[in-house]
Amino acid sequence: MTSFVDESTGYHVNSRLIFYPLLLLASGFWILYRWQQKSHIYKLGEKIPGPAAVPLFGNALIVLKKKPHELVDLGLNYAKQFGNVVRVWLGSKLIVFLTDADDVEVILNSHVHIDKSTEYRFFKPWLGEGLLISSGEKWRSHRKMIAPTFHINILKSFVSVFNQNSKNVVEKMRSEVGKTFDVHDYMSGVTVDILLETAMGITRKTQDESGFDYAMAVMKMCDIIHQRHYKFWMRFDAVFKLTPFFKKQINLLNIIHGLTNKVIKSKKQTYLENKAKGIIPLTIEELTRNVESDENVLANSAKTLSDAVFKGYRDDLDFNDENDIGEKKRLAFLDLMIESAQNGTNQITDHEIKEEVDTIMFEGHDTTAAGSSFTLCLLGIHQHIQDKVYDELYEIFGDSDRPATFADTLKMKYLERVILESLRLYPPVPIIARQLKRDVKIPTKNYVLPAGSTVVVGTYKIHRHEKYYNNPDKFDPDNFLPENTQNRHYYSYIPFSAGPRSCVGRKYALLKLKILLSTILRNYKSVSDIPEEKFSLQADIILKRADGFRMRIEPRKRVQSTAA
Ligand code: HEM
Repeated sequence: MTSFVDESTGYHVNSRLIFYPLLLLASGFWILYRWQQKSHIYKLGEKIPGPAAVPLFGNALIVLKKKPHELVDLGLNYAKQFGNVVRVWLGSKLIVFLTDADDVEVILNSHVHIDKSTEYRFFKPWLGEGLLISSGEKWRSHRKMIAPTFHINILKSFVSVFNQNSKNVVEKMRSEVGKTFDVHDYMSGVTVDILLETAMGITRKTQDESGFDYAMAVMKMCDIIHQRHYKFWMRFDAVFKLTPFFKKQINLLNIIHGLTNKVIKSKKQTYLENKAKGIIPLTIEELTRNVESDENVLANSAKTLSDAVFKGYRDDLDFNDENDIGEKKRLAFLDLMIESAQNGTNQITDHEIKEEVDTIMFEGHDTTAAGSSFTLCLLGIHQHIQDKVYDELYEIFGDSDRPATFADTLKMKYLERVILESLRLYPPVPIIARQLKRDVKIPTKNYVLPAGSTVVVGTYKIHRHEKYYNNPDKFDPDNFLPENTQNRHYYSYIPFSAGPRSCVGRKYALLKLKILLSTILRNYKSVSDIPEEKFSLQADIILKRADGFRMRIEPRKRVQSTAA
């Protein structure tokens, strides 16, 4: 070995001091690489097509270089290049993307592959072990307890809350008439207000400063979690803790958890005081019991369109019970959980109740805010479709200003098709990820996806697959005419996921969207000058427009649009 002179310092450097550590490092990498190649996950993963990977880093370097909105295009290009099953290596982590409904059914319909991928851990400080991220027995027992609280009977008691808040947002939006504005801000605000009331029982009347602070904190927390998903360096806890976002997160969580804890404490106290006086609220079983009535028969015969679309999901959301429990008996999800914990029907601690209420606040917020914003922008572009929606609303309401009833929502068939189609083209949850605990064989080429890999269901791509939809990129509500849905693969339309881990809030979301959107559209015409091709989509946990949901509104004259 020789020595050389470092020109910058003038020192003699012994090359052995550099050579041997480098040799050691390279040998270490080589051994690690060979060991990786011999692993079960590597052998099975490499049988699946995907972009060329470099040793140790896999494809991480390609992903790192991309901006959030470029990731959507990258994923779509891979699907085009490699087909419906694509593998990507992030270091030694195997990720398999699925975009064929047959393969997706194997994963989503399973009671085994229900564990969420590690990316969901960012929610943990906020949602703890709530329904969205928990697994195993905890998830199973909580799901069994929470699914009935979304029973249609209970949802019907929320109709007036949806109406009142929709009316409020119409008033707030009045200041935007004639201007270009981001409608998502309004949709986000009204969604949090509705959730505060339906999840926690906090009404505008009872809401003080803490309600407003809570709403702001929920919105800001969503933003921090989004940033952690698309800013790669923020994924590492150690790095995240060094950023100002960490401190902000602590403050926001203090506000959020502070209010949830406070409300749970006071509701529990009220429950116990009432119990001592002999006042016992109705149980979930009593609220959801099916009483055969004339209205029931009528409602069953006029089931919503989406009931047919989702009937192949095999999940635990009921379809048949249509008994109206009445406005006065309205109870928020939190009241129902406290009641079932207190009467011994369910074993759930106050801490777990808090986690579930926080989960509902998160899941119910950004998803519906994005869904309603996309729908309004799409209607702003496709005016002839908006005219048809308005004509249907005019048929139902004429020129009256009355609030919508549950029966009205059953008649909003075209609006429902518009909502379903918006969720097809722009699914608020564009991908779903699962961590496999066991090897699983999928129909496409009998590939075996190895235990330990992450499976990503590409909802966005499946919804735009030419195998399932003619002219898949065209906004066409007729895709949801009964004759067009009846022979389509159930797993080719999964905005709410499907199977045992499907969205527990699906019926709530569709009912709320119908009342909110119908109220806005009865008052305003939405107008958008930005065509769909110019939407800049952001690959995020919730699909959004990176360019903002910009549109305009014009006051409506209450006359049929075709007659206008
Ligand atoms: C348009 C609106 C909505 C869409 C598109 C949507 C979509 C989804 C999807 C795709 C999942 C599965 C996520 C995954 O597996 O990673 C999910 C789960 C969930 N959603 Fe929704 N959601 C919506 C509205 C709501 C609302 C309004 C609520 C509550 C009020 C809600 C509560 C939940 C909960 C608690 C879960 C977890 C279920 C479980 O793991 O058992 N969602 N949602």
